[in-house]
Amino acid sequence: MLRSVLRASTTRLGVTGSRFCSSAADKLVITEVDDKTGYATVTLNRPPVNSLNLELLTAISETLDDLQNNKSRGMILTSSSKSVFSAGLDIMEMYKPKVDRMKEFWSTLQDVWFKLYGSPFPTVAAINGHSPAGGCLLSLCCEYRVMCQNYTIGLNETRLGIVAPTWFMASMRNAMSRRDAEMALTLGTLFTTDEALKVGLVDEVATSKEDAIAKATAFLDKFKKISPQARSMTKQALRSKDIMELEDNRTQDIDLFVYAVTQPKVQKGLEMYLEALKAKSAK
Ligand SMILES: CCCCCCCCCC/C=C\CC(=O)SCCNC(=O)CCNC(=O)[C@H](O)C(C)(C)COP(=O)(O)OP(=O)(O)OC[C@H]1O[C@@H](n2cnc3c(N)ncnc32)[C@H](O)[C@@H]1OP(=O)(O)O
Repeated sequence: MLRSVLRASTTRLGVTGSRFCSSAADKLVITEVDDKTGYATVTLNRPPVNSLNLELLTAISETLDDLQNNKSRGMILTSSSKSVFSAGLDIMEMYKPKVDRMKEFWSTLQDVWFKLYGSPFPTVAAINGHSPAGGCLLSLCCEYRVMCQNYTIGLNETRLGIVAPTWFMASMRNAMSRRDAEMALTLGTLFTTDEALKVGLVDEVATSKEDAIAKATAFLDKFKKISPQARSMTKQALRSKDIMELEDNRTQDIDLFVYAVTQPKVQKGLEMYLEALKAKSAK
């Protein structure tokens, strides 16, 4: 039985919420812990498409701190939307940006990556909707991915005329073969659920969100008889090279992001992409 909100982090207004105080619907991230299993279901809740702006990333980062501090037994990451897991980075954070906010935005994305990719507790993404770019990255940080049918997933940055940072690439390479990752990254492929299963980008297909959560839970259950410490040390050792590479280059990575995104050509590309998205949603 799900116990209600353990901690619902930053509200949509960017104010830190407190335990059990306001309704879950107001929260950017909703965390529910199952009394019996101890697993936390973390639900992204920024309608309409869970695009990752600074406030949502901050809420995710705080949630991951809470789970770690509470010695979580496992986390299932999902979305409150009926058709989108996450639309990736909020393009408004990159279009005509203020440099200080942009630096904080990128640094918070790095924090989320460190905390999720390197988390001591086991993590599963229950991908109940489309998951392009940054949405795909969040799921790739998890150890296991269960995806509902008839959606798309991938790191499509090259299709936007931008280059995915090396730590995005490393996360993809960790999940599928180097060859398939190279093809997917250079082409900016958005895979259907079935295609993603074939290349190993997702591990299982689900028929509904409930089925995805059940399959995610079954994955977490596999670790019941494994020492949590041995498990987490093994995971972190396997991922440490990628983590150290970004740790050693955090500032340069932020500077490169700011430089790349503020290029007039990239700004023009983002403008056209935003216009196309708006025109599509107006139809
Ligand atoms: C060597 C190192 C160099 C370093 C350089 C660094 C460069 C940066 C690297 C990282 C960059 C990018 C990573 C990203 O994540 S960029 C974002 C990519 N995301 C996408 O391409 C997805 C775009 N969205 C969609 O395809 C669709 O919205 C959807 C997710 C399939 C859902 O479709 P839908 O029909 O359900 O919803 P839709 O009507 O399209 O959208 C509803 C409203 O939401 C707005 N919106 C959608 N996506 C975003 C977004 N990512 N950011 C901001 N806003 C978004 C959309 O415009 C609609 O708005 P409105 O209702 O018209 O106002």
